[in-house]
Amino acid sequence: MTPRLLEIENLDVRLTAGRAARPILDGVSLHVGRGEAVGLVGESGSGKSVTCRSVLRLLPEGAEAAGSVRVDGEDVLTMSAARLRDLRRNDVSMIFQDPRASINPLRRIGDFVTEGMRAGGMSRDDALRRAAELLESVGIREPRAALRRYPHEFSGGMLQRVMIAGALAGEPRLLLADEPTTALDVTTQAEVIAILTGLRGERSMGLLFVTHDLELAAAICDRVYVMYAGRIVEAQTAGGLFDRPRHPYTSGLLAATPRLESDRPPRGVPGRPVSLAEAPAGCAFAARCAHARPACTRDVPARREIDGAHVACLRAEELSHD
Ligand SMILES: Nc1ncnc2c1ncn2[C@@H]1O[C@H](COP(=O)(O)OP(=O)(O)OP(=O)(O)O)[C@@H](O)[C@H]1O
Repeated sequence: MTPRLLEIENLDVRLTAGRAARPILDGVSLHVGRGEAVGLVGESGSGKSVTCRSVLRLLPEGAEAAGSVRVDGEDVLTMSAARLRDLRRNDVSMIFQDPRASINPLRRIGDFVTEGMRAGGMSRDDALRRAAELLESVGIREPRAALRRYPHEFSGGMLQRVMIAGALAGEPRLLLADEPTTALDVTTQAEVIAILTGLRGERSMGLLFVTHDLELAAAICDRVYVMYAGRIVEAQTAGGLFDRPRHPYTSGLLAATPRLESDRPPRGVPGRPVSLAEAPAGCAFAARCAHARPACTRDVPARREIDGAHVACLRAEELSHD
């Protein structure tokens, strides 16, 4: 059987250093197929970024990981440093929330976009030609002139397009996007999303899209994973999530999203999210859950399949969240 493009299995991440020692992720499993768009959704601190960054072995300082993170069958957590460099350059790319924080303001756009290609041995002229094509493919007009400009000459939205062009330079099979539109205004957000979904289709590139916005994830992804306190609590097709969310947390997130056609205020998920380190015994969501029973605070519910959905809630079979 051909291995999946991305397969994370039972990933535990914990900080080990002294007083800061604490768990961050507990048994995270997810996969992304070739050309598939997959969302990873949850409130702040749930562990989305740590999960996403683990695919490039970018773990927090002093963190230890157990489990496996395989890209096309190769375990990223145990591969050699040389292979990891190669993987980051050619196979998996990442874009971040704030493009300004991840680009050197003193270097021209052209240097940024051509960096990986030059390091891979491409001539300067070829790399610049290719960089201009890439900028054009993300909707930057006069790409040759843009290559000579500096980051401060671009708006946030334009700079995120440049980041996407840079991420595509190695022709990755998988693109990791960590809240790529959160820092942008709504119109620009929509444009960047359109570029990402267009590129995914054209290049049949896998996409792992990290966001706190469940509705956005469901709109652009084939499948969505919902995270709470360092664990995956639900995984479903995007359509399935809308039609029939199975975990009370997922239902809460859907209800929390303000809808244009409704003038009712969003209900939201009551209470405050917890991190895995703060999570009490049993289901970490129990304290905020209207459906919790004493049994919910005993054991962490196992993730199981119900009609194609994967859900970690003790009461999933009996509850209907319509
Ligand atoms: N570099 C780090 N050093 C120490 N702890 C970290 C580091 N990065 C993340 N953590 C901890 O890991 C947990 C998960 O963080 P993570 O950034 O993955 O959450 P998130 O769901 O992406 O949230 P956000 O939407 O706020 O980015 C948090 O409790 C956070 O404090």
